[in-house]
Order: sequence, then C-alpha cells, then structure tokens
Amino acid sequence: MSSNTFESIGAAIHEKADCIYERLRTQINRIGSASGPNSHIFFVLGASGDLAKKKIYPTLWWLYRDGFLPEGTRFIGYARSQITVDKIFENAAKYMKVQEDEKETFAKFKTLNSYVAGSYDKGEDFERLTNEANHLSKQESAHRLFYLALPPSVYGSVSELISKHCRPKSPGWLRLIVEKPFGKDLQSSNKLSEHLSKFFSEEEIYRIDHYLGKEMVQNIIVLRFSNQILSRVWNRDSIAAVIIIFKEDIGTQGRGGYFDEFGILRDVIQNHLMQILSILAMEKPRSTKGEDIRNEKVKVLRCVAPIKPEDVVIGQYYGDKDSKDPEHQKGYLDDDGVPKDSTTPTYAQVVVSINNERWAGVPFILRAGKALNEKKAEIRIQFRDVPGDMFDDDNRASGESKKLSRDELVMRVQPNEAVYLKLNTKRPGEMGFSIDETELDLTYGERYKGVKLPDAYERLILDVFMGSKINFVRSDELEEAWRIVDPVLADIEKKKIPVIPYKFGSIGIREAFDVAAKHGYVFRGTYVWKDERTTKSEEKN
Ligand SMILES: NC(=O)C1=CN([C@@H]2O[C@H](COP(=O)(O)OP(=O)(O)OC[C@H]3O[C@@H](n4cnc5c(N)ncnc54)[C@H](OP(=O)(O)O)[C@@H]3O)[C@@H](O)[C@H]2O)C=CC1
Ligand SMILES: O=C1O[C@H](COP(=O)(O)O)[C@@H](O)[C@H](O)[C@H]1O
Repeated sequence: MSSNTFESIGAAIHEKADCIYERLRTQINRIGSASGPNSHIFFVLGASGDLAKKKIYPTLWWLYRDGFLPEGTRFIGYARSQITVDKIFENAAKYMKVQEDEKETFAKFKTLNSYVAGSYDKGEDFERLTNEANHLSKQESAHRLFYLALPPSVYGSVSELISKHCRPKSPGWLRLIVEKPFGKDLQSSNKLSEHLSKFFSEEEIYRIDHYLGKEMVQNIIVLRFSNQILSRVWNRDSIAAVIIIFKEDIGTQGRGGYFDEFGILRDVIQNHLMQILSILAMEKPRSTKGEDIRNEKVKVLRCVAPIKPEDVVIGQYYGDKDSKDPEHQKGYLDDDGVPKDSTTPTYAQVVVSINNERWAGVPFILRAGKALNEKKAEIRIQFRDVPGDMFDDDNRASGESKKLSRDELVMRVQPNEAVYLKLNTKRPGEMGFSIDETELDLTYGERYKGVKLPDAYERLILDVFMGSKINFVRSDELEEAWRIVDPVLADIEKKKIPVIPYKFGSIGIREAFDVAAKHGYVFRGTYVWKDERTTKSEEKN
C-alpha cells in the first residue's frame, strides 16, 4: 500500500474519531440539558490524596476541556485536611498538563470547583457537604456522583453518611464510584458488598477497575466477536495456552505501606488480570448491553476451578546493588512502611483452569510483577502445534534444526497498543521452504496515527456520567474473583508457598517460567537463564 493511501486512511480514521467524539458530546449535553444547567455535581472524597491528584482531578480537567461533561457540572472536593482548591490544583498541576492555549478554559474550570473539609464519620459534616452542593447548584435535585478516592478503611462510614445525608431530591440520581481494593478476601469483600447494599442499590454502585477502561481491553470483545476467523478457533481445539502478563519497571515507590497489606495477587491479579481473563474466555453475550456482558463474565468465572498450590509461584524483589539507578538499588523491604521481615509477594504467577466445554485443559496463566525489566501488559494466545510438520527437513537443510513455531496472537495493552499475529512465512528470496517467523502487525501508533486514545479514567468517569455499567464490576463478578484467589491467599498467609527472591530489573522468576512450560506454554523469547537467576536482561517477554 502506498504511503498516500495510508495517509488517506489515517485521515478517514481521524475524521471518524472526531465524529465519534462529537456524537458523545451531543449525547452528554443532552443528558445535561435534560435536567437544566448546574445539574450534575461531582464529589471527590479524599481530595487531598494521591489518587485525586494523579488521576481524578486531571481526568476531570481533560473531560471538561474536551467538552465531554454536561454543561454546568460542578466539582466539590472533600477530605479532613484544611486545604483549599488552590492547594488541590497545585498538587495536581504536574499531572494536569495544562497547555499555554488552554489557560483560559482552565481558569473557568477552576471556578467550578470548591472544597469542604470534614470528617469521615460525622453526619453533620456530610450535612455541610450537602448544603454546599445545594448552594452551588441552586437546586436540590442535581444529579450527584461521589468518587471514593479514600482508603478502604473508611468506605463503610463514608458510604453510609453519603446515603443518609447527601441524597439528591427526586428526580436527581446518585452514583457512587468505589475504588479497589474491594475487600481483602472473599469474606471481607462480601461484608463490604452487604454493607453497601444496605444503603445503595446495585444500580447506584460503580466498582471501578481501571483496566476495563483501557483501549485494548475494550478491544477484546470486538476482536473476538466481530471476526469469524478468530471466533472459529477460540477454543481448546486450537488454543494451547493463554498468558496474561503485567510487568512494571518500578517498585512500590513509597506505597509500600499500602501494598504490604495486599500484595500483588490482590493488587493486580484478583482484579485487573481476572477481569481480562473473564472477557477473553466468556461465551458470546446476547448483546453489547452491560448486563448481558457481565452475565457471561460471571458464568465463565463460575467454571474456574480452585488454583492448586503447585501452580502458584510468588516472589519478592531485592535491590540491585550494581545498578546506577538509586531506585533500583532499593529492595521491597527498603520501602517506607514495609516491615523488615515482610514476605508479601511483589511477583506472582497462577495457573487457572476453566472447566467448561470450550476451555477444559487450556491453561490460563496470570503473571504479574513489580520491579522487573520493563513496563508492559499483554495477552498472548498461543495456538497448538501444527500437526505433521512437513517442513522439518527443509529447516534442517538450512542448518536450523528446530520445531515449527506456534502461531501466537498478541494483544499489547500497554505501552504502544498493538495487536499482532505471529506466524510462519517462507523466507523471502530463499530457495526451498525455509521458514521465517514473522508478524501481521497492527501497531496502533502506525495504523491509527494521530488518533487520541483517552486515558482509562477518562472513559470510565464518562461512563458513570452516562450511566453505562459495561466497564464496571458487578458484585457477583467480584465474589467469583475472590473465590478463585482466596485459597491461594490463605496458603500464602500460612507461608505454605515459598517466596522466591528476584533482583530489581530482572526478567522475572525462573520457576514461574518453568511452571508455565510444564503447562504447555512455549516461551518464544531468546532469553537464556544463567546460573544466577536474577541477571538483568535486555530480553523482552
Ligand atoms: N494512588 C493510586 O495510584 C491508586 C489508588 N487506588 C485506590 O484509591 C483509593 C485512594 O488511594 P490514595 O489516594 O492513594 O490514598 P491516600 O492514602 O492518598 O488517601 C486519600 C486521602 O484519604 C485520607 N486518609 C488517608 N489515610 C487515612 C486513614 N487512615 N483514615 C482516614 N483517612 C485517611 C487522606 O485525606 P485527609 O487526611 O485529608 O482526610 C488522604 O489524602 C484507595 O482505595 C486506593 O487503593 C487505586 C488505584 C491506584
Ligand atoms: O491498580 C493498580 O494499577 C497500577 C498499574 O496501573 P497502570 O494503568 O499503570 O498499568 C499499579 O501500579 C498499582 O500497584 C495497582 O494498584
């Protein structure tokens, strides 16, 4: 295809994206104008905190700037600290990335914000919050969205007080956005769900899992169910193994106090990776409606067998004393708030089996780790070996005695979103049938040049305004996800599973790769394990 053709496709895609944004804006504004100006109030509880400054305020600004919020939406921060809107904006400035030509719009956005200081357990403080909301919007029936950017320890009292003191008058609605972690295990999660259900209908609760807002995670449904070529092979007959990988090249970076109570299984696997698994493995939903999709996700999670201890590998990183980067020299135990004898895993791999007709016998390997050699999240669908490899002799003739490589479909969630299919082709220009492993490559940065991919939080907060629950976690999904990891968590707690040390910056843990191989996943990278398991590697996988 000529570069001109590519450019015109690019322009068409861009136009289409603009069109979609325009439609969204119209839709949003229709919601807004249906109930008049100043009809929505967005509350940030925990406005003084880390999530508020890094994600929530920047996201609200971007949505406002791009015209996605209903007209006249007001924003109220709430926390115990005696701070001001100026202080909140100063803290968030680094993340908001306001451009020179946006300054005027930004100033307008700021005037729509206010802040109330109060406790998390006193009714009168929440009364004051409501008074401020009524005063700002000049109508007691404005719709109210509450974002709980708070430690889980106060979810209980805060949610109760919101329900008792901050409900809008009819016809205004209330939506409560709850951040993870939703509990620490099945029991505490059920307790939290029970508590919330006393004060809110399921309709009102939005349990956020920001991975559901990522472009490539949302693309799984389209790839799976709009391509005959994929839907035909999406089963145990064709697929040998599935691996979902989450890697970070940073440690806990001062969040060790929080992390130590949870560990990587609760922080990433029970939620983000389990959500991806359920979308990858579910049956075709009846429609794209949120409830139909969530029904199928729960159904497949119900077929997941308890994870066996021998299919679990966990580890904890230690500092790389030879690294030039001072951050890499620090191990997990050096992080603030982490007890010196902590055995909390910062790396984990579990192998999940799904006992149903489509997937019996196919391992789903979920692997997550902090302080590794790169930041990456991806899904690899590995297809079965070609039966009766007739090319063997030809490969040998060209001096490359090896098995035919398996086909693999890779969805790279981040960074640099991509979908590529690894397959074998004839090595161009050579005589005979020598094989080249290559890719059909849909790298978004190349194919969709200039198309803006919104941040996950932008999509999800917008979903809440629109009342769409497709990308939020329902209580029964949550319960199933906890049921699956609960026995592993108990084994870890009882120290039944060894915690393997790994060096900051390494590719991972050898034992995890061995377990994956035992289950039939063929590692296709070129990394060779050395005697010292933790050698830093340039290898990518
Ligand atoms: N930070 C992040 O990147 C992410 C966070 N999350 C989740 O979002 C929620 C908020 O996280 P984050 O912003 O990091 O949390 P913070 O620790 O920054 O807490 C938010 C605010 O809550 C108040 N607070 C802190 N500790 C306590 C306490 N022990 N008791 C009562 N109030 C307290 C503080 O406000 P004040 O003292 O002013 O009242 C603080 O500013 C958590 O559930 C977290 O798991 C999820 C994904 C990523
Ligand atoms: O929820 C979490 O996710 C982040 C990683 O998010 P990403 O969008 O940057 O991939 C992780 O660092 C954090 O520990 C966890 O709580």
